[in-house]
Amino acid sequence: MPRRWWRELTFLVRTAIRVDPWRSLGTVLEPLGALMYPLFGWFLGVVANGVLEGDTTRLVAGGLGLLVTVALHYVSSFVATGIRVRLAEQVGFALDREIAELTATLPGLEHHERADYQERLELLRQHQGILGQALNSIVSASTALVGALGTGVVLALLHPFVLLLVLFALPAFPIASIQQRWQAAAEAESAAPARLARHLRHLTTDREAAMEMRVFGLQREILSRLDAAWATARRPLHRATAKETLTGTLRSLSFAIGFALAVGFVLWQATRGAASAGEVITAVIVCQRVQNQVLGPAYSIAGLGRVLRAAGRLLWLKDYAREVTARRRGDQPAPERLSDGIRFEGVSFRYPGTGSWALRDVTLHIPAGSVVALVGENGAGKTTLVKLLSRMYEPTEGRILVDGVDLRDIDPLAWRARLSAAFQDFTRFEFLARQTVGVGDLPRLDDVSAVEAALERAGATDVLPALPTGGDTQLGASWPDGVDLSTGQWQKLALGRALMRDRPLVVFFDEPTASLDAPTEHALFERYAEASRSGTEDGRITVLVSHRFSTVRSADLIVVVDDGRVREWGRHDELMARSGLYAELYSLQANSYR
Ligand SMILES: Nc1ncnc2c1ncn2[C@@H]1O[C@H](COP(=O)(O)OP(=O)(O)OP(=O)(O)O)[C@@H](O)[C@H]1O
Repeated sequence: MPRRWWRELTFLVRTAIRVDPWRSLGTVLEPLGALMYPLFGWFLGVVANGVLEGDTTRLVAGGLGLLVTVALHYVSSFVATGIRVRLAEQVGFALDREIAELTATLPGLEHHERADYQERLELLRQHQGILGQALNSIVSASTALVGALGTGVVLALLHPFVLLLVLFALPAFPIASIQQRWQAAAEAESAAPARLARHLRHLTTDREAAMEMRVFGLQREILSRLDAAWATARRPLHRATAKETLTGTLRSLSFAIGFALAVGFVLWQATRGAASAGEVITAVIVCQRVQNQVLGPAYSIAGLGRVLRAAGRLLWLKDYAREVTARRRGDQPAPERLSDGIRFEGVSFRYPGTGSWALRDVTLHIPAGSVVALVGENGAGKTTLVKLLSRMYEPTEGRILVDGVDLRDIDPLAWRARLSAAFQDFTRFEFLARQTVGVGDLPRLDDVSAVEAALERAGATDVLPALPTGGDTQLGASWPDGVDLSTGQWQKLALGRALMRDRPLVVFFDEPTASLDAPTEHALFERYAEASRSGTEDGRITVLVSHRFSTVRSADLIVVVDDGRVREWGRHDELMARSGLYAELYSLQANSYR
């Protein structure tokens, strides 16, 4: 057994024991119950011989044996099934919970943004249910193995020659393992198109997409792409199933030949007086089960392969989480306040798994207490700078210094606790309206006055009073008494959330006001920047990403990003005087408003 399988198997067993040790112990009842069938066949033979020979002692002993085996079989399967079902449910939930915790607490974004990791996570999500069945597979594999062992002993006792029947059933093992490999390859091949199919199906039911789907008349196009993606996803699975059916049929035919030979041999022995009638009965009863007794372990082990693959993916996620967490080392606390500010020193960055530079050789000083605006065309690298500053990723080359300390050396959780942010793709937390804002500073989740103050700063005091029960209104139309908000209202709450924390060192506004009109956005940031500069001694830095130059022009520092490089930086007047890229972009926008 490869080491990997052993690790996966012990992980599942350990999880079961951790979740419920007594029920885990109870699962051994089922394999013990599996011994009852071959014993039943044996006692049946004893009873038959007792009847034929008029031997009351054998008759009674055989009868008692039958009674005990039947009783134990039913009791053990009844009790053990109850135990197994309950334990499987508990283990399934424990593993689901573990996956949720691992994905939610991973320190970076790589697992969401890298196609190869996405694929693994998708497979894990798809097969998450299988993990709940893990215990079933392990127990049924052990049950089948114990049953097969019992059958083997009874066959050998009948006549060693009859044991050869097992040879005819043994191809089940390689066949099951080949079939399992076909299945695994088919699953891997269908993962990408299946993900595409799910995405397309989501588009047909998604409320957000509904408008554009109708305006552009995309329904037929999306449906036909869905059909194509679905067919592509199913094709490898169907091919694998067809091959499995064919090999399964050949395997059964070969066993039928073995069965005929084994039973024929015992009958021949009987005609020679070398086998009793009871042995003939035992042979027929036990031999006809050999195929199932071997198929059982073969397929349970193959089924276990599926479970182990799913467990392997979970272990991959655990290893990955451990590795990422170790890589994101740093045990220094976040600074209490900023005095020098943040320095980029020769920072270059390539998204993992890609070949091109998203940022190249960025050297820049953002002074403490400043409002810095990042401008540049789409794809220039502005959001990437924000991701590096918030430690979603580490620079590929160079370093970022926070008051002279390498950001890598600062504990990521401590650093994040001193950040705040509002993004263009803000999250619609469907909680009570005030909590949707309050989550911006968890310790003050239910602090109504803190929420009101944050909304005041965000210029969003009009949102809560307009709701049926104010801040206590459940958001999200799919919940009882839940209401939905306009995009602008959602965005205002997201802004409020970004302004909840009392003493952030860095606040990011990455185009969070796209749904607000330009003058409102301008007024909001003027007010915010004013308060931020005068009201804090923490040296707070505000990083603003905006395409609106009317908002950008009042920043203390404007950084022009172009094709991953910082082309120029300075105040608005300085940059205009240079007549460079900024001046060109600014004039273009100013002219378009005329
Ligand atoms: N997760 C990712 N994986 C690989 N490449 C990425 C990823 N995110 C962004 N990129 C690439 O990095 C470059 C910079 O992207 P970034 O999102 O930083 O641009 P931006 O200036 O914020 O653009 P926009 O104004 O459109 O938001 C682009 O070429 C983009 O394609």
